[in-house]
Amino acid sequence: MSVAFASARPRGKGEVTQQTIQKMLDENHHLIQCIMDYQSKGKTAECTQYQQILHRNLVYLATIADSNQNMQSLLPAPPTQNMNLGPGGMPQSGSNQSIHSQSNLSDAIGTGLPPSSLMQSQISNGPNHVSMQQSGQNTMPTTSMSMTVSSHGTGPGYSHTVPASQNVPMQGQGSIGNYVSRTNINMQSNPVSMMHQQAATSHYNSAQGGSQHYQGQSSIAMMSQSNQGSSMMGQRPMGPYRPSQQGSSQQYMGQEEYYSEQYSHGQGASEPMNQQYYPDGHGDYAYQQSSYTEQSYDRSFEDSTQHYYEGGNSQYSQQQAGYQQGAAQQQTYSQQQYPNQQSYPGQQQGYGPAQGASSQYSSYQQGQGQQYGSYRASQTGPSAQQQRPYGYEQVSMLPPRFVSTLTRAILESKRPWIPAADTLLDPGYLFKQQTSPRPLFLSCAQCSNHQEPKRKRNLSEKKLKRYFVDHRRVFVTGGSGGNGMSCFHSEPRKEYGGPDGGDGGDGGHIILKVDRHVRSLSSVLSVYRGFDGEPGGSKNCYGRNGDCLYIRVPPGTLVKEENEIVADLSQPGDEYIAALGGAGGKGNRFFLANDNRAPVTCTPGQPGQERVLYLEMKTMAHAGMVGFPNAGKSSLLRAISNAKPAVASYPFTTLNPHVGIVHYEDYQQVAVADIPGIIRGAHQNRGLGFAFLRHIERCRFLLFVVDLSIAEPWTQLEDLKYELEKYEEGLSERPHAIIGNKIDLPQSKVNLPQLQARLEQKVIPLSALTGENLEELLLHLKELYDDYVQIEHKRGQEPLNW
Ligand SMILES: Nc1nc2c(ncn2[C@@H]2O[C@H](COP(=O)(O)OP(=O)(O)OP(=O)(O)O)[C@@H](O)[C@H]2O)c(=O)[nH]1
Ligand SMILES: [Mg+2]
Repeated sequence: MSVAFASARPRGKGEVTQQTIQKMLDENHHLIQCIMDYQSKGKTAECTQYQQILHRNLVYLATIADSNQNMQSLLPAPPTQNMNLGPGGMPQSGSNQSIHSQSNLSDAIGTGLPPSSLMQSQISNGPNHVSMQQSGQNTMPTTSMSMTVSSHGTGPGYSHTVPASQNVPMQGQGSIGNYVSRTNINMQSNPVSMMHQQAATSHYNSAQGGSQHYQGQSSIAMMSQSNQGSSMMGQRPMGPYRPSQQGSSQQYMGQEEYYSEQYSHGQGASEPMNQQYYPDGHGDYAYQQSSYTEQSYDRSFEDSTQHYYEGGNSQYSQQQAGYQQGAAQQQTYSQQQYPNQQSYPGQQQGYGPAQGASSQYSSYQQGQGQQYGSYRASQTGPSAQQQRPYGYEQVSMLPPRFVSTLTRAILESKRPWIPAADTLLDPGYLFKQQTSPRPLFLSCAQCSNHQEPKRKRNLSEKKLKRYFVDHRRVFVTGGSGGNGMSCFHSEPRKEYGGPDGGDGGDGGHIILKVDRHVRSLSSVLSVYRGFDGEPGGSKNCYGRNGDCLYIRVPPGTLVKEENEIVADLSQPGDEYIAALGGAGGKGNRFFLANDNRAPVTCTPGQPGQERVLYLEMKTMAHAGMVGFPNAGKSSLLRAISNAKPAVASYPFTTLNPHVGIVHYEDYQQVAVADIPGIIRGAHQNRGLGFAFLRHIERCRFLLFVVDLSIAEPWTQLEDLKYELEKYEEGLSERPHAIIGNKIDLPQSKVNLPQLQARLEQKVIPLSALTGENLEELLLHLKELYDDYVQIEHKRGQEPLNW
C-alpha cells in the first residue's frame, strides 16, 4: 500500500480555509488507515513515515486552531450526534467505544451540544486505534488526541478556577506541551465548547482543564504501562478529583485511584534531569540532556501560551520556576527513562484532593512522562542513541534511587567489572548489563583446573595407553591433614561446657601397589596428590581421614629416588607408600589441661609428604628371548603361547617387550618375554640400543634365538652374549637354551651342524613358521622352569607366578 500524501497545509496563514482544513482532515483519515494497514502487515518503516506525516498535520491543525480566533468558522460541519465511528468509518473497537462514551458523557455533562467535530473525532478516535495497537511514537499523537476528547467533554469545568499561573508550567513542558495544547485547540475548535471563545491560553487557565488533560494523559499512561488501551479510561469511573471543582468532578473520578496505582509510591526530592525535547522538522523528537533548572521559553508564535514548532529550529524549553512542580516533572523524565523503577516514595503529595493546580500538573507531568517515554521508544536515528536507557554516563548522573545497587557499585568501583562465571552463563546477561564496561571474561584459571586439564588428562591417558611405558617420573604429594577445630560446648544451663573442638583428619597416603593385570606404567600419571583429611568439627567430632590413593603398577616395578632404589615391587600385591599424608591438626579439646580449662589453641593440618620418584618396570617373566632382528622371536612366541606380537619380514618389528604364557598340562605357567632385537654394537646405542635389556634382567633363564638361515649363525650367538655382558656382567651366564629357528629352510639345515659343532650346548632346531620341533623347546623350557622353581625353593622364596 503505497500512498503519496501531498501536504494540504497552506503555506500562508491567510490561506487557511475550510476546504484546506477539510482536506487535511481527509488526509489524516487516510493516513490513519494506512498506518493501521501497515501495522497489520508489520511494516514499521512505512508506518513510522506515515505517523510522522500525520503528526505534522495534527500539529499544524493545532497550531492553526490555537492561533485563529475564527477557527470555528473554518471547521467543517459537525457530524451527527450518533457518530461513533472513527474517521473514515473505521470499525469501532471496544476501547474506542469507551472513549466515545466518555466523550459523549462529557458532552452531556457539558453543554449538551453535539459531539465533537470530525476533526475531533479523527484526532481523538483515529490515533487511539493506532496507539492501542502499537507503542512508541504513535502514542504521542494518540495521547494528545485522547486528551482532546476529555477536554472537550469537560468544557464547562474550565469556567471555574482558572489560575493564571498554570499557563506557564503547562507551556514549559516542552514538546509534551505541544500535544496538550493541541488538545486544547481541539476544544477551542469545538463549536460547543466554551473554550473556543477564550484565547489560546484559556484551556490552560483552568485547573480543571489541566486535570482534564491529566485524564487524557492518564489514559495514555495506562496504555503505555498496562497495555490496556484507552478503554481503561472509559471503564474507570471518574471520581471527584477535586471536590472544590464542579462540572468536571466526574471526569476526575478515579484519577487519583489510577495514579495511586501507577505512582502511588510517591516522589522523592527533585533531581535535575537536564533533559529537553526537541521537535525537529520531521516530527521526530530528539532527546538531549541539558541544563534543566534554568530553561527559557521562547515565544515565537503570536500570543498563544502554547507554541508549536514544526521546524527543526524550534526548541521547547521548560521553565521550572514557573510552577512548583519541578519534582514532579523530573519524576516524569526519570520515569520515562527508567520505566522499570516505579518506586517513588512520597509521590502522593501531588494527588491530594485539596491540592491546587500544581498537584494536577504533577500528575499531568507523570502522565506525559509515561506517554513520551513510550513515544521515544520507537524513535530511530540520532535520537534513538540518546534514548538508549541506562547509558553508563547517564546512570552516573542519576540520583541514587534511580540506580540499582549493582550499577551503583560498578560506577563507584571505577574498575572493569568482571562478572561472575555463573552470571556469564545467563544468556541475557550481556543484554541486561549494557551499562557495564565491556565484560571481561575470566582468565579461566578455575576452568583450567577443572575442565581443560581433565580433558588433557584423558587424552594423555589414551595416548599413553597406546605405547608401552617402562619408566615414569612421578611427583607425589600426600594429602594434607585437616585443621583442628577450636570451639566450646554450650547449651542451655551449661553455657561453659568446655572445649570440644575435634582434631582434623589425617591426609591420605599415596601407595604404589602391584597389580598383576597391569602390564606397563602407561596408566601411571606424572603427578599425584593424596586426599586431604577433613577438618575437625565441634562436639569433639574428628575429621575424616583422607583415603589412601593407590597407584597400580605392574610387577617388577622398581622405585628409585635420587638414583637409589627404595622399593622393588616384584610380587603382585606388594605395596609401597610413595608419599605420606599429613597429620591432622589438633582441636582445642586436645589442649585441655588443668591449668588451662578453656584453651582456644588449635593446630592446622600438616601438609602431605612430597616426593619425586622414578618408577622403572622390568618385565617379570620366567624366560626371555634374545636374538637378532628378524630371527623369528615373535613368531616363536606366537607359536608357543597366546601372545600375538607383531611379525614382519623387516628388522625391529618388535619395539616393546611382549610376554606370552606357556601353559603346561600340570597347570604350570611359564612366562616368556619377547624383546626387540639386538645387533652388534647395541651397547653403543646402535639399533634400538640395549635399554630394553632391562626387561630380561629379571628373567630367570634366557632363550637365545638364532636364525639358522644366515651363514655363520654362531656369530649371532657371540654377539648376543657380548651385548648382554655389556649390559650386565654375568647376564649371559644365566640358564639359557639355544634355539635354531627357521629349520624349515634348506640353508638352515646346512648351518645347523656347523653351529652345533662350535657349541657344547645342544641347539634346539625348530621352525616357528611350520611348528617343527616345538615340542622339544617346550620340554626344555619346562625343565628350565622346574630348575628355577627348585632354586627358588632352596632360597626359601616363592617362584614367580603368572
Ligand atoms: N621360513 C621361516 N620364516 C620364519 C620363521 N620364523 C619367522 N620367520 C619369518 O621371519 C620374519 C621375521 O619374523 P619375526 O618373528 O618378526 O622376527 P623377530 O625376531 O620378531 O624380529 P624383530 O621383531 O624385528 O626382532 C618373518 O617374515 C617371519 O615370517 C620360520 O621358522 N621359518
Ligand atoms: Mg619381533
